[in-house]
Amino acid sequence: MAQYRVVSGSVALITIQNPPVNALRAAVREGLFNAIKRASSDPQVRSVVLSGHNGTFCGGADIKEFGNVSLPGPHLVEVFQLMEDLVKPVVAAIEGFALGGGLELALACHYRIGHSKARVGFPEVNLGLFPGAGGSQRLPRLVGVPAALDIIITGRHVAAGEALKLGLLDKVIDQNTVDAAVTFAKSVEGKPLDNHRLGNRPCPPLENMDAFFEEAMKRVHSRARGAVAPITCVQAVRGAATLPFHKGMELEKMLLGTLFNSAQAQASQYCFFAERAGARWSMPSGARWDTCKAKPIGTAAVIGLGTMGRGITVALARAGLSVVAVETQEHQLAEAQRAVSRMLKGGGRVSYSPDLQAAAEVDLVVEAVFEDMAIKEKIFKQLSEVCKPGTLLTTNTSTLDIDRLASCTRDPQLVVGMHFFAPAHIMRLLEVVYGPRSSPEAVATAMQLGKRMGKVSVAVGNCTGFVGNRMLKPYLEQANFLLEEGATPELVDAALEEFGFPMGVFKMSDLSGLDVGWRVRKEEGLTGPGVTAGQPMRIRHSRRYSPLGDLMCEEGRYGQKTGSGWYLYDKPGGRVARSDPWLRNFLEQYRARHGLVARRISQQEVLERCLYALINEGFRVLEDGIAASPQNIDAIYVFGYSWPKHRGGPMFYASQVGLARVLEGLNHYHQAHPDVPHLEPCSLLRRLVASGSPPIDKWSEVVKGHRSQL
Ligand SMILES: CC/C=C/CC(=O)SCCNC(=O)CCNC(=O)[C@H](O)C(C)(C)COP(=O)(O)OP(=O)(O)OC[C@H]1O[C@@H](n2cnc3c(N)ncnc32)[C@H](O)[C@@H]1OP(=O)(O)O
Repeated sequence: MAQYRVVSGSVALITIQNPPVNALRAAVREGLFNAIKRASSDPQVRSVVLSGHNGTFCGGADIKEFGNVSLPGPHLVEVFQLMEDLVKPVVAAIEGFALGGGLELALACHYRIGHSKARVGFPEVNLGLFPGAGGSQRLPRLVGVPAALDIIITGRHVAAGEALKLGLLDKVIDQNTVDAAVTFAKSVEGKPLDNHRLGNRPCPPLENMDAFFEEAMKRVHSRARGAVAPITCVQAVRGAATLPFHKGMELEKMLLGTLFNSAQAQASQYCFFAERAGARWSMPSGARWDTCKAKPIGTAAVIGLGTMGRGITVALARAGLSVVAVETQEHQLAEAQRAVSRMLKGGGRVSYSPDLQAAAEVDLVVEAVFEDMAIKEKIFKQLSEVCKPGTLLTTNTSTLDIDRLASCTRDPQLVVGMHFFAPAHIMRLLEVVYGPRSSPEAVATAMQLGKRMGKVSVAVGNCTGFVGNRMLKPYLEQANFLLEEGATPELVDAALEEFGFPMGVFKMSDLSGLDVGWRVRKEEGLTGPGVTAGQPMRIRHSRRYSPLGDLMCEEGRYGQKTGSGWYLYDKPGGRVARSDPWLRNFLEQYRARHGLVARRISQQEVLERCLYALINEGFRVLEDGIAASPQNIDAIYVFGYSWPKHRGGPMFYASQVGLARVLEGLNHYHQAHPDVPHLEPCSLLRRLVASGSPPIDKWSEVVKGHRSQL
């Protein structure tokens, strides 16, 4: 786990060996502890170089160990202190990553040499933690309080060049890092080390310290959306700035104690693994990530250059593909060309054409025209004729039937959905949707392309709305029902924002455009002139229906783009939402017209109705085999719908709330609203509760048992 050998006559070279990222699990900590002791007592050794096996210094503590109540083996703090106290110089040779505990380890060394491609950082905040093994106390002493706080709070990876400028690295080199570190170690043998022990150093003084930390705390509170870890980062760094090292370490220990087993830390760490779980996809046919090979993709075409098409073009070009961007409307094409060039800052290989024929030779097509089945069908038919044999045909539809599009083509096995999220070049999520006839190779190719674009890709089955939008529907529906019953958009949004969403459901709808859902509802036959005539306004297919969104669109209120929606904006395209007296009036009249009496609605009811309805649909998605695991659903929600990471995604949140409580809540609301089927607890949830509410990683056993009975 920590290899020890003496090189160059006097240098103990200690190499951490724990692939793939040399995480500091118990055996590694033990190995390091023993190796340092050995170097200390080895009379031949006059200096030490610490490195990581296989080009990675160290990815930090082993996150898989965190569930254990008491971690086995020596504690990191103990190992690092032993290293810092060594009377022989210790040099960290940093290749690849030094993250979290890996950077704390490097900070306990007396010198740090990095490869020019190395990256260092403290990503703990993303795991609901902060650098709690001395990092919060040593880093400010090395690079000063402002730089340290920025690195700790953002969790960002710092490139070697910047780290050198900050003084975090002593030297950056392009050659073999270990060789350079050994040469350097020999050059400092016997030299005094006191100033290189960060625990001995005071923090560089900071003017207006109180004001600095007050401002930092204010900023963090406004951005953290209820997450505790960022606040703790500020408290710990303040400790470094104001306390002697040993007192700062005590504060750090106390703060870490409050976070380590917290619900937020567990949720954030669950998200770390859920993000990676999508890569191990499988299909109901048994096809899997490790048995299917992706086709090589070098060229792609994007059809339709609205907002989504432009973002997709940028994402593909940034992944190194040569892209043909096709848009039949000339003015839109010219505008898109300007926008894409701006986003790519002159880089990328993109050509533009008004003609579908330009897609003839590409390896893959992403269709991104607006949500109209008839238009999409026509395009798929044309593409099937125009493109060379073997071209993968994908669609960015957010709800429509992939299999229907596949049936318009010669090779339905080559058709899959690639559902991007706006803005497509920024949002991390990609839903890869397979239909009953999509080939495993097509799925493997889309998943591989997602990885190249840096996306969190999740393979899902074909149904209306797939996973994300299918679950969103009951959530939106509940929000509208709550307005009918007496809530305001402000009340509903405040509850959801307090929960941790960056914006509530009504602000989100205004941003994405109310007309998008209106078009989908027309397509589904829920609204439109031919549909509403002679039907009660608030019932569709014998279920409760809220026409509020349709009425808003009929008034021309599409959201931000028209300057008004659920809120008022200062101009079309304005961003700042203000309460709209018109809407209050409109809701009052609507309620009066339909004999609805407004009642007081609590934030708790808002949360339970909106979130439990969404979660309930998540269980149905699992039950139907549309998502392979709760982890996949949670990754979709965290990376595509801004579900707060510190709440772990909807399915993990349900497990934290308690499945029995979610079931009880749904039963309660369904009794009150029997005409809302989305509130009726689904059978998988009932079965899970009946099976004693197993932990989330055991749900699949109940799902399997459940499916075999269908
Ligand atoms: C006292 C408590 C103190 C805590 C301090 C800490 O150190 S907390 C941990 C801080 N470190 C991190 O947060 C780093 C997490 N890892 C990463 O960001 C990335 O893995 C990477 C190091 C940048 C490498 O990225 P890359 O894309 O190359 O690989 P993967 O992310 O796919 O990872 C490969 C597999 O390794 C697993 N893994 C990575 N880091 C850890 C870790 N610290 N502990 C345990 N396991 C880790 C990862 O899950 C992958 O395995 P899968 O089986 O595919 O999931």
